[in-house]
Amino acid sequence: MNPVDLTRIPTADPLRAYRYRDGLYAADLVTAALVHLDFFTWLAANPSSVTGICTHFDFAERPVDVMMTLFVANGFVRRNGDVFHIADSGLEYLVADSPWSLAPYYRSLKDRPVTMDYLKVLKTGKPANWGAYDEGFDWHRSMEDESFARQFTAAMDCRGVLLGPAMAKALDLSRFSRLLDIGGGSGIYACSLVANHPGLSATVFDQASVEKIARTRVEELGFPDRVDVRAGDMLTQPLPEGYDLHLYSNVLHDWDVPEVRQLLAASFAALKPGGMLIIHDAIIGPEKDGPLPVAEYSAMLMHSTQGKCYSVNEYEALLSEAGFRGFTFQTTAADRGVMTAGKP
Ligand SMILES: C[S@@+](CC[C@H](N)C(=O)[O-])C[C@H]1O[C@@H](n2cnc3c(N)ncnc32)[C@H](O)[C@@H]1O
Repeated sequence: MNPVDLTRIPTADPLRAYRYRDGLYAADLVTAALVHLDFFTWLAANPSSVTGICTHFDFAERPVDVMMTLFVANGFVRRNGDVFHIADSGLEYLVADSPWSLAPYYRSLKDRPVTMDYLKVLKTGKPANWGAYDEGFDWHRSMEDESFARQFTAAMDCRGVLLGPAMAKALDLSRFSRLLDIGGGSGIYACSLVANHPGLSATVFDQASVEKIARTRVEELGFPDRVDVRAGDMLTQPLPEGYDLHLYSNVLHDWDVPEVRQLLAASFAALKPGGMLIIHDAIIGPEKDGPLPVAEYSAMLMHSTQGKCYSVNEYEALLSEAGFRGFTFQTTAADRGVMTAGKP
């Protein structure tokens, strides 16, 4: 990997390059709904809530929630309270009996593998490849394998070289001294934070398959004296104590609500009083109507993990429930943002 100065932000706009990658699966979700389900024709006649949609199609809640956020963000559908109604562009371009319907145009794409996956994910609520161990592992099982972990961690690391410093520069951490970076991957975010905040040292906490990869990368980045690496399982072991700062960067979005609840409760228990929790992620706005690039990325996470991009309000509710108080949110770079919450 390349040497890099984590106090520097590149000068060119990253959005086009990041958005192709993050939004890659969204068109497959639209195709699945439009061509395989004739969903928009049904919704035009049956304005419905997430629960109503799940009942009618026998779908699971998490993927339907992600799908509807994507359709609202695109302006195909509008949300009125809990109920979704077809909007003008949905009515004119996506409903079967409209003279401008594009369903036949999308039909030639209907057998794309990811389009077909979405039909399964909507039904089961499980990520694609869940349980299909003869064809390939789901993402969490795959991460236990060291060579997959190496490849995946390198992918997370390269986007973090921009996102980590952007997050670090957005935060005032002068009150804090010890950071636990939970599910910290290569350590790029822990290193970015210590590079920009001289009073901070950090521990990268991740599963055993990632430990060696993180140690090598932390050395390469030049922070072995201020960032150590510790292997452990955040879901089956208590989190290590003695830290006044916790970071979940792109971690909670991999999990469904019960695991997010569990992780936030574990953080609340382990953080020092007066400590702070940081969530760095792609975060949906409070009205769940965008930003569109985040709704598109959420479609990818819904396909491949047990999670999604949560909204600011969903995070605030979960953080409150765990005992956290005093929330902040700000955008950082490339459609990402950072939330903080205090432990009283
Ligand atoms: C999407 S990656 C994010 C990595 C890094 N924080 C980032 O922002 O790029 C999720 C990380 O969570 C780690 N992880 C998943 N399950 C875990 C567990 N049970 N205990 C500890 N780490 C876990 C993975 O190994 C992976 O490094």
